[in-house]
Amino acid sequence: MIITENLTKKYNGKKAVDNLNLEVGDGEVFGFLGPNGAGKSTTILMLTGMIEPTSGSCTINGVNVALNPLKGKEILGYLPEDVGFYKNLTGRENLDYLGKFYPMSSSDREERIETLLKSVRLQDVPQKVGEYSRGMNQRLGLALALLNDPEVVILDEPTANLDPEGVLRYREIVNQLAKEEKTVLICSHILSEVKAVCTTLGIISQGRLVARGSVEEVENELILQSNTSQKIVIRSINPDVYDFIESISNPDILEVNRLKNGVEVQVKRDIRDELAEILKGNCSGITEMYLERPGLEDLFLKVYRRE
Ligand SMILES: Nc1ncnc2c1ncn2[C@@H]1O[C@H](COP(=O)(O)OP(=O)(O)OP(=O)(O)O)[C@@H](O)[C@H]1O
Repeated sequence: MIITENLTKKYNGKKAVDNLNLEVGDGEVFGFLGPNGAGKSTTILMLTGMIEPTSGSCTINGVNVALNPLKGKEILGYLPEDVGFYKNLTGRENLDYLGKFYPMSSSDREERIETLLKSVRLQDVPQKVGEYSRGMNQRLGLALALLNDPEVVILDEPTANLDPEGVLRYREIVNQLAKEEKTVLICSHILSEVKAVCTTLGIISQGRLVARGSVEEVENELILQSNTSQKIVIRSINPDVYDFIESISNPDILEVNRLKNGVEVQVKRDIRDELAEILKGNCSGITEMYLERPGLEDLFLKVYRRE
């Protein structure tokens, strides 16, 4: 579990991370999002014990990483955006060498390395890492991050260089980590990818956490912040549906437009349940009702384009 309490980092007196209170639980796959310069990398550097907070704290499974960075490293797996390896060694040799820093018997290490190389599709690659493509390097980085079977895993832009097959493998690995009740924090700008694997999302902006929750909850928050309207489309074989919806007095309804076979209702929030309840006893012939609203990417752009 990751907990940050009033976590703050100042660079030259300017706050890069500002009183961040975050909790990511066991089995949670948390997508950490934010525009450029929002404070994601600074937060990750503090979580991984690489820089010290100016004030506040962060604990990984109860370990204060600033006070005990070595213990933190034992329970944490970290894939940085640019992972560096020994270029004149093969992937297997790199993992074997770096794995010696973990408390693991050599036979356990060997077994773990083979399992991980297989899951990132590098088990039959004889080349030295200096001859790897960027995607291969990133896949090896994922294997390294998981080498010590960590309880908490932090992945920074894990899919940036992966091909579609690599992305599928990566998703399987993340899903498996969640099944094992590990805590996973993923930092990425590829929002569709974040949506595909994350159970919860958090958005940081100007060093502060401005939204947190399920994908739907975060989308709702962004809809509010961007003042975006959404629409409920009601398909009906009964032409009276337009007059009926027009007659409803509800402050969340902004506009009602007639469609060929139904109506389109501009709303401030999703009021489908309320509409269904009212329509049930009063208007027959409804065949379909659905919500149309911008996706996470569009909403994100709307809110953060100006930053
Ligand atoms: N070493 C540093 N010295 C001074 N300022 C820094 C340093 N590192 C980051 N900053 C500043 O702190 C703020 C947060 O930067 P950070 O790199 O954490 O953002 P980010 O969310 O990771 O951005 P990106 O998406 O571009 O990677 C920015 O204003 C940045 O200019």
